[in-house]
Amino acid sequence: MERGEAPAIEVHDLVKTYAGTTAVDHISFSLPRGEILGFLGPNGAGKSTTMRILTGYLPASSGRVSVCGHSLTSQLAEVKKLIGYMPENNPLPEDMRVHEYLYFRGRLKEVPRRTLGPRIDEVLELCDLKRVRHKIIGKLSKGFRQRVGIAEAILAEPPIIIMDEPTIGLDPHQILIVRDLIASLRGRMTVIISSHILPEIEMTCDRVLIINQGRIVAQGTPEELRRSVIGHSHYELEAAGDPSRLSEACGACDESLQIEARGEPDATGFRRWLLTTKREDPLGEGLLKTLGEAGFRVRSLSRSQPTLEDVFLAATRRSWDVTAEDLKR
Ligand SMILES: Nc1ncnc2c1ncn2[C@@H]1O[C@H](COP(=O)(O)OP(=O)(O)OP(=O)(O)O)[C@@H](O)[C@H]1O
Repeated sequence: MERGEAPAIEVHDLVKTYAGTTAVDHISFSLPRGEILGFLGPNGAGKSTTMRILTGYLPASSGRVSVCGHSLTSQLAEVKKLIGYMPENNPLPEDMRVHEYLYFRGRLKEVPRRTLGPRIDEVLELCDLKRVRHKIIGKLSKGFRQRVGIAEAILAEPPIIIMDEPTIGLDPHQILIVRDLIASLRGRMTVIISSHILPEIEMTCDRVLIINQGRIVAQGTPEELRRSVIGHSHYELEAAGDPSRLSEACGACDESLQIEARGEPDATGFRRWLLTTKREDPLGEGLLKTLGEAGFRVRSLSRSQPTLEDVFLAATRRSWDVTAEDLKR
């Protein structure tokens, strides 16, 4: 395979142990170019360790990593140029002004002097930092400092950006700005972000990787994860009619449908029901038709999608259960 076509990142059987602790336990994944990958896991799962290895800041104990076809171990200098990295709690020089810092970092990253000025203007605009370009970094709020970190990571236009918890400690308005900023990189750069904020990941990422105790417990698009981890979908129905005939009426549409009453009928005879199916295709229209034909009056019918939070909890719970079983043996 030509380097030009190689995936942005390929990780094969990566392991990292710190004296007695296995922080990363045989993980493998591949990330196509131009995609945004969300890296999820509870505290101590091994996210930061993996990110530090990918960026060449921490050696792995074993395994292989290649970045755009370059081996991390034998071509470390090249790999570092391909990645913009924003570490967790990114340390920034307190006494420098924003534009001075970006200029300094740009020169270190070997951005030619001629193009550095216009590029700094571009990233200041992109990160909504123009107003603070002459401010001392130490006097900036947390949200602005995070954005200075992102501006620095994208400054030299590397093909890959890795950000460890870019929205941690930000208020909802600042989170929105950072989210839009990350989304604006889609297609232009390959991005890996770790986050605890699941709706963030759901809205921004093309692909999600969930790790727990150093192992990958689920990976795929948010949609694939819903299907593979949760494996069913719910419909919420509010209807009036003979409850003993509801199961039969719904069964005409989907034999596997499970029906559960939620609460008692109200004064007008309407009652809420939870319908659970293993089928992925939309059933709404068919259900409305069969319920109508069976004489039910329907006030509402809606499909409720499991959230990424449901997926995350189910996937990590499942892996805790497996570990508990291993310990019993
Ligand atoms: N320098 C170190 N020395 C020893 N153990 C470490 C070191 N750094 C991390 N660990 C351990 O490795 C494991 C993974 O830690 P890591 O920081 O990678 O997790 P994380 O998923 O990024 O967690 P968080 O979300 O809390 O930042 C943890 O058990 C942690 O205690």
